[in-house]
Amino acid sequence: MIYPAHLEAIASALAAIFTDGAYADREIARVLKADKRRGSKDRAFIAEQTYNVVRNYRLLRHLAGGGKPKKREDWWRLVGIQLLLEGESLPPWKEFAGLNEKEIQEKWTDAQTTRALRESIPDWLDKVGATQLGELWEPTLSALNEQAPVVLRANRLKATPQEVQKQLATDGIQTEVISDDALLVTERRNLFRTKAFSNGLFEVQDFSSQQAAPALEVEPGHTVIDACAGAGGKSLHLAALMENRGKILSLDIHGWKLKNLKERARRNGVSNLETREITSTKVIKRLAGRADRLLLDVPCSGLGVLRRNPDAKWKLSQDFIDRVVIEQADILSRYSKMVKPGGKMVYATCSILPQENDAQVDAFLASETGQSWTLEHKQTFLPEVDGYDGDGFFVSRLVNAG
Ligand SMILES: C[S@@+](CC[C@H](N)C(=O)[O-])C[C@H]1O[C@@H](n2cnc3c(N)ncnc32)[C@H](O)[C@@H]1O
Repeated sequence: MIYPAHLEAIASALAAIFTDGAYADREIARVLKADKRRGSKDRAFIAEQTYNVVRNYRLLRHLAGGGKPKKREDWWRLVGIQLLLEGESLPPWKEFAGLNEKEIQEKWTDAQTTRALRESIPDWLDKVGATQLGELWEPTLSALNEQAPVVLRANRLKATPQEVQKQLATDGIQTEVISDDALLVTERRNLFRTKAFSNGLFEVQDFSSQQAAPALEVEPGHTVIDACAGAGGKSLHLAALMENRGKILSLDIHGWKLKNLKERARRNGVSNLETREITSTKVIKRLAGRADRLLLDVPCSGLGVLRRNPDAKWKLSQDFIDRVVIEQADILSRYSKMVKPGGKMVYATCSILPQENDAQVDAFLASETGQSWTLEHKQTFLPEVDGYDGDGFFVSRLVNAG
């Protein structure tokens, strides 16, 4: 059942995302918070339909006649078209008057022959993907338009995946254990309100992202630096792999993210982790030769996680990609000096572009700083290629001969 209040909430979120540049996840959280009386089904409908319109924005605009949505009614129409494409019948509301289902279906059929329109992506980005990924671009792009699965990582400091599964089941949340650490949520509910979450038994982390920490081959007792730690998804995983022994130093240029990490570390029962904000280049220089292991989970285009952040399609620019590529090369060159002779580093991104991945590693190895380094392992994860259902991700491990 569709209610006008749902459409009002979705239209308000869409206007903020596209007109004011708000982040989709935060905006959806805001509109859901504004009316707490809604049940879980209504909340899910609002969140899903907002994401669907963000994902299909270009296609929906084309089907609506092409103009840039400005008024409340324009957003309502886009949602209406999205619902029609999903096979829903529309209520006879004035906002939907004039939406001709047959005409829309015909236009949709025509649009199927143009990839960038069908997959709803800017032309420039479609070109970048096709140039860099060749024939893998099309299936990847199509998979990036799907809804992302929710995957959890059991916090091994506190629980096995089977124990997490059992606890979540008491809250009516069904999961499937899909690896030694990971669980797939098969029925969506609010995970953050569960006892298992507040007790630090699990973190929400995609299966691909769960491959970064193990790739670093940490051991209990190591000194490990997570240099782009953010809110620390991977620092927490490293702590679990190190059984809370040795030392993890989590760095980032944003202190507020590290604050968040500290809170998560407490919840996770992590006791071997320290955070430090990178306030100048000296912070890195002073750590020269200190680390047994270094994780560089660098800033990137985020093209591998478009399923989770579909608004990035409309916010990314060629200029941003060019700048982030320069930043990645700079981070590799300066931060790698923190690794001891004989130590290892993992360079990882949530991008699928070779320019940010293999090419960065190759350029580093060919550089003067890279002369003492060799590549031990690398892997690109592409969603839906060979049936893989994780996010797009890249992991490489390099060793420093010293
Ligand atoms: C891909 S995110 C890291 C995500 C995090 N590792 C996790 O697992 O949750 C990249 C992080 O790099 C940080 N960053 C950007 N430029 C940086 C720099 N020059 N040095 C260190 N961190 C940087 C960003 O603030 C961001 O938190």
